[in-house]
Amino acid sequence: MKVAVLGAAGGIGQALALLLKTQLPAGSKLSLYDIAPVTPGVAVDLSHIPTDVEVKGFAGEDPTPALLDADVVLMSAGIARKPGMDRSDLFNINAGIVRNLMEKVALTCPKALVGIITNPVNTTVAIAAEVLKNAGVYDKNRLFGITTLDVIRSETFIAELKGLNVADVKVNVIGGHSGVTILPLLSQVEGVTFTDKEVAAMTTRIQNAGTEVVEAKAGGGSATLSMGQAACRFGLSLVRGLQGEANIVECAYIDGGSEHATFFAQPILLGKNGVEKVLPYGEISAFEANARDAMLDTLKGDIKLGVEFVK
Ligand SMILES: NC(=O)c1ccc[n+]([C@@H]2O[C@H](COP(=O)([O-])OP(=O)(O)OC[C@H]3O[C@@H](n4cnc5c(N)ncnc54)[C@H](O)[C@@H]3O)[C@@H](O)[C@H]2O)c1
Ligand SMILES: O=C(O)C[C@H](O)C(=O)O
Repeated sequence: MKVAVLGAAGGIGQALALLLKTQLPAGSKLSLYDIAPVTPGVAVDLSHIPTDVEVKGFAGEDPTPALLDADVVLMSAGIARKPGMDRSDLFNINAGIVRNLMEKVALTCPKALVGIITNPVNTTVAIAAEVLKNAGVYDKNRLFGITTLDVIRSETFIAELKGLNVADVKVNVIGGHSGVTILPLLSQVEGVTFTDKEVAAMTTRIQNAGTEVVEAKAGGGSATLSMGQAACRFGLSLVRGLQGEANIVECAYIDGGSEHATFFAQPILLGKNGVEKVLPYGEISAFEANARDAMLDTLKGDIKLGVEFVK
């Protein structure tokens, strides 16, 4: 199994690479690419950790050598937010980065499962899909916007509020990955009840959690360590699915035939070809149904921006 990380010298990329080096199955290959010249050094550094995962690092303008024979590509290349910015403010720079990298993915490893971390995810995933379509290699079951950070934040915050063991808390988060498009389904969390006030406050906290980190880092970037963990969890789930393990379920932002929008985050069953099955997100409360319906114009606008960028 070969996993390529694009943007591997960055805050997320380095944390993710470290976690993958220590957690990928024995015999895996980890391929690190970034435009930053330090990247081969990051790989040398990681290669001194005694696990059976071979690491190679590539820098420069061309990601092709890193992508050869990749089974999974995780992309965090691009710029991050500073205080006062919205994720959509990253579009001008990150849209082109994602488009250019996806053109190389389409040429070099068109069958790879691709997880997009680069923001604005609601739009960059649509860009990635259009690039793959233009190259004639689009398979909607192999492209994912990684929304796992919203899931792990929800698990953490709910466990804290309700005094639960966080390992027992499972939450579906649907929609997209920015502001009101992030919708945790609190009504489905087993073994807890929330007052209306708690639902409103918890939903807002989860939706604003990225901004909470951006403000706390005071100009030094956005979430990197928690995102490294989230991307590692999702990446390992992709690998487990590819290896034929059963019952691997994650939420992700996918082109899954949703009645709500072309791309929509919801639970999926992973398998040897990526998305094995799109799972229903189940019964939701009136509050959640209102929030879902209210997000759709924003989400569809974000997707349209990505489609039009490539056209
Ligand atoms: N999906 C999510 O939940 C989530 C969470 C956190 C951050 N993000 C996003 O992830 C992205 C990266 O965040 P970060 O904190 O790691 O930023 P960072 O600035 O620390 O790292 C980004 C890396 O990308 C590299 N890069 C830039 N252009 C490149 C290119 N063309 N090819 C290869 N590498 C390139 C840079 O050299 C840098 O090393 C941002 O867009 C951020 O908003 C997404
Ligand atoms: O908020 C950001 O800009 C980064 C990321 O999308 C997050 O949710 O932490």
